[in-house]
Amino acid sequence: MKEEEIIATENIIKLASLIAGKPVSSGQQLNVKSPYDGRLVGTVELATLSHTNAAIETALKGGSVPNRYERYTILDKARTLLLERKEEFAQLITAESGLCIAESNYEIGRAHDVLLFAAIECLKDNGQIYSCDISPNGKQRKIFTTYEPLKLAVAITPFNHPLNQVAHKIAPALAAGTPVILKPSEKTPLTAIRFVELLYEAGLPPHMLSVLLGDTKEVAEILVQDARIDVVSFTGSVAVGKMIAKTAGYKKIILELGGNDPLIVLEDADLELAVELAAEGSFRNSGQRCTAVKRILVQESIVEAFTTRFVEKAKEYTCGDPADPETKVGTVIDEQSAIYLENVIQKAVNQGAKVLLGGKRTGALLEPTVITAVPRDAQMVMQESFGPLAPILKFKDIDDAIELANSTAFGLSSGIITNNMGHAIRFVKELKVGTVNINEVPGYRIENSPFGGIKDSGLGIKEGVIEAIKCFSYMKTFSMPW
Ligand SMILES: NC(=O)c1ccc[n+]([C@@H]2O[C@H](COP(=O)([O-])OP(=O)(O)OC[C@H]3O[C@@H](n4cnc5c(N)ncnc54)[C@H](O)[C@@H]3O)[C@@H](O)[C@H]2O)c1
Ligand SMILES: O=C[C@H](O)CS(=O)(=O)O
Repeated sequence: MKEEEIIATENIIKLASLIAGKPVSSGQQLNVKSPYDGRLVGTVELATLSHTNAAIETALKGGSVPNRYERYTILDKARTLLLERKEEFAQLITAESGLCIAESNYEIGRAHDVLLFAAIECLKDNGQIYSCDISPNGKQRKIFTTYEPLKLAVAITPFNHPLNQVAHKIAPALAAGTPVILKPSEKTPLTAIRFVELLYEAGLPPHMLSVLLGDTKEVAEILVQDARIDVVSFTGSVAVGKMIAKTAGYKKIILELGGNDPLIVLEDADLELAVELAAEGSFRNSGQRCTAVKRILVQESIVEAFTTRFVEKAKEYTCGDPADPETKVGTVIDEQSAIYLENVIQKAVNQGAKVLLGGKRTGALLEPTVITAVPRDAQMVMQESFGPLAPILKFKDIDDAIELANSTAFGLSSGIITNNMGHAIRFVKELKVGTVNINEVPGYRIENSPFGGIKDSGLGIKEGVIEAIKCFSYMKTFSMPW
């Protein structure tokens, strides 16, 4: 073997699915390659059907659940370990996902906050007290509520935030005291496994957490359908989410699905703010966020001025080597996805749309693309485009804007750029979405705030650390004479 091949081999990260901390050995491996240059980043030993069943049985046989203070110390220790290893994790995220290193570093900060807020929640008891003598026939009693752990949860995560999506499932489950089996994306498994290992190192009893990768029919589908699982928490595409809704059977399911979020710019908007937020929302994370700006709706009286400024701002989002600190937009997750997006752009052009900037693809690298005169029925308007596309559509007035914004099957988030409080209130009240951000991007949130959508974006059940802990618990009530 040549010298450079030996060095290259030495740099390959070799990991495995883990059942309660123990690596599986199946002889089946997943190769993880960089979407940017195709080099082998790592390998993962895959789990098979027998491992899936073993992981469920191990978790259920398990052992004692750490108490609240113990859960706090584990999550807080994990937080400090993550900060110590920020560089390693950021480089791993970039290597396996193609996200630019600046975004990967930003994601570490978000995952840190998830661990911090989850640790804090361990010390709180969100129980409530209900006095019963509040009606003429009320008794002298009180009713108390408390949240209790479930037996076993399954968490299934997408590729687009290799660390933070996993943190947003695992940390709330552990804060709730519920053992969890993680099935991360096969496109970004290395970061997920490294994060699980970090939690063991932070003192998590191994029986509380396993991480499995493998053939969908031998791992993911088994985990979804097994009757011993209390809750399946899924984040991913609408298609898979709806399949899970059909097959999960009698259990709690949490579905955080696709987004087609509008940024709506009214004629009274601060134009520079609108341009800044439209570019940030469209292109950060290579446009691969469920809450990315997927449609830019601009009032017709300012659409020309907006478009001119927006094209100039979009030029600042340099696309290239994701490992370069200067790069603002890395690759999308793979070349197949970039080709799909290229075809979506071409379909819009065939319908009369005009590409004002970008549109050029090299492998999995797709330039940030500004498209105008996009028909309202174009695929890139009605469906989710998971990449750095920025279609601009115009609207006449607020009624038209609300109708256009509500016209797709999605209802995740939205951003409204206006200085008129009356207009802002109308959008908050009339948009059929989970979130309306005024003078901010649709993706603006803090990690412990309620998050989630309706329609094809979700079932209206919120995540975000505080709400997600409730998803991984069940509420018990008890009462006594008072
Ligand atoms: N609403 C949100 O919070 C949110 C967040 C991130 C991503 N997303 C959505 O996720 C999609 C992109 O992520 P993706 O491509 O990884 O999604 P995906 O649905 O293809 O995969 C998500 C996860 O589901 C697993 N999976 C695939 N088939 C399955 C099956 N039959 N049963 C159980 N699990 C199965 C995958 O292995 C992966 O781990 C986009 O639609 C995006 O909008 C939504
Ligand atoms: O892709 C969606 C993410 O999971 C939620 S966020 O937009 O990054 O907060």
